[in-house]
Amino acid sequence: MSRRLISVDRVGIEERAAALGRRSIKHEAKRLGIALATSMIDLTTLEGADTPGKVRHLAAKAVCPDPARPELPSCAAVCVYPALVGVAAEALRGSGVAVASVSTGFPAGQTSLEVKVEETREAVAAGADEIDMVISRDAYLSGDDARVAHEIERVKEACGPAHLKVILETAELPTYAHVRHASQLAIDAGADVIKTSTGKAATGATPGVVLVMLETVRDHAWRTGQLVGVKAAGGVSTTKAALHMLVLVKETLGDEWLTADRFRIGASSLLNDLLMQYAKLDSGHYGRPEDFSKE
Ligand SMILES: O=C[C@H](O)COP(=O)(O)O
Repeated sequence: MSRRLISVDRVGIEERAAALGRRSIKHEAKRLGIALATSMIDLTTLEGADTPGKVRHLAAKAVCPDPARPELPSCAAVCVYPALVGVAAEALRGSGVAVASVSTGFPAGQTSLEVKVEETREAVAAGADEIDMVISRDAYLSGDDARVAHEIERVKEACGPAHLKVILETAELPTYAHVRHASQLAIDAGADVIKTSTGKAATGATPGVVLVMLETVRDHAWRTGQLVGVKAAGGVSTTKAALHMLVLVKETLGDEWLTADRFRIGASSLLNDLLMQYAKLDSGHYGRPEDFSKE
């Protein structure tokens, strides 16, 4: 099947994305940036060793990231495997923090469509407010866009009221032109949010990939008026990297995109660094890492 790709200037994208990361953000702007990034986190645990206890601990942390600093907002969501959705939903009930479940045979997506649909239905029935599905990279890489789109449409139906994030796993896409094309394919098939990565591949939310996805969402909004969110996930583990993401969003889509409804950061280990950097703004020195409980 032939596919028309819009070319993307790799050097131009990477230079612009890197330049936007060189801004120095200090004092009050840093304090605000850290609070904003905290509010956008999908606090994530996706390990075979995850237990109900770990998920409850994570949920408590997402609701109140640092009891010593109550001015810091809650995270946007807790993201878990489907089997732990019920535990997360119970722990987060009434908190305003959403429950996100990965689905569709995460992270590889190598199960049948019927299993993907059923897994999604079960996660929503157990209390998931948001579903993070992976695209079938085998279909995408063999040029079968129709199958990729059909799967997204079926999973979207199975979501019912839950929001659908579509993970492109950009590390497995050959070029930025494919990232742009797959982003548009996901949007056209019904994604509420397009997401970079599973966190399980060699690379995750690189600044270049995030910039290409933000530009796709921006151009789609200009063309159609439809607002689609972006989730940068995978490898975002430092305050510097998170603030870089926020600058990319601000410069590409404007201040109105700087909300958890439109931009998320999926991360398993970012929150502790944000809390340490936030504390340092008051004390002038870093706290001991052991003072910040592990996520
Ligand atoms: O969806 C979120 C990712 O799985 C988190 O990736 P990370 O462990 O690199 O932060």
